[in-house]
Amino acid sequence: MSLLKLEQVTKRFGGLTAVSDFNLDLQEGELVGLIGPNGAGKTTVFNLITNTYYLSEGKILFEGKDITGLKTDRIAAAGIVRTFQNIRLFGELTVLENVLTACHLRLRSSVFSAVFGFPGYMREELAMREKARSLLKTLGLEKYERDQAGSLPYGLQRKLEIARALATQPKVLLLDEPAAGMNPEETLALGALILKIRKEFQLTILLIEHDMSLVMTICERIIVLDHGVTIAEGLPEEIQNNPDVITAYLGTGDLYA
Ligand SMILES: Nc1ncnc2c1ncn2[C@@H]1O[C@H](COP(=O)(O)OP(=O)(O)OP(=O)(O)O)[C@@H](O)[C@H]1O
Repeated sequence: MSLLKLEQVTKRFGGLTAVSDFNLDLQEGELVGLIGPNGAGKTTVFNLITNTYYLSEGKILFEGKDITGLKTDRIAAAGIVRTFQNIRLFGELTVLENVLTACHLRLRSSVFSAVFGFPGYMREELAMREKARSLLKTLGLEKYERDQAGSLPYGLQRKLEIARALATQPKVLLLDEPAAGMNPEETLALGALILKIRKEFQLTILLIEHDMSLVMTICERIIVLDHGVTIAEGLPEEIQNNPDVITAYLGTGDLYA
């Protein structure tokens, strides 16, 4: 089933066309890679899906419904959640508190019940703590629960970002360079983790990543952008040998740089 569909999406910033006539049909359960040299338009695609940027042209459908122009928080509540290239955690809060703040997006009880400590709210709070702890465990972060998020090494902060995204119970997870700053060993482990969470949480994933070994290993399908234009789309082995892709990357370095 088609879960997320982008139809002829274009984004212009003044005279610059950052994304041009972009199409995507993300099937339920897929893990698709979005790659391309620096400035190709990858993050802009995420910003368009989440309506951080409004579209210049085109249409976005989620579960068959037109979500073009829907407010960012409503898109998240509908089930499309992202992580950021530049980590966005509450550095002063603990690891557990960071996940709890994300869980609140799903909390049903009202502010009124929260203030007066009604039983329904207390129950939800307790269940939420349990859920947050279980998420930390899934991501191997349970022993850092009380640590300040900002004090964690970079690789663990990236995992915490993923935990926060999962806390909102997404259907589609948009991962923006989750391996940035990780060493090869951590990147390998991250690949296994992405596959594990996809299965466990029945996710559909769109992955922006510069680490080609990670992309080629875990993605079923890859889309390549260059200067905002889709220059190739296909299986990892097709992309690896595609002359247009190799040329696009040659301008900025080797595909596996
Ligand atoms: N808010 C903005 N205002 C003006 N130009 C922008 C804005 N956001 C992005 N751009 C431009 O759009 C183009 C695509 O940027 P984008 O960040 O989407 O690329 P990217 O493929 O994610 O690059 P990278 O791999 O370096 O993160 C770039 O030329 C960038 O400078």
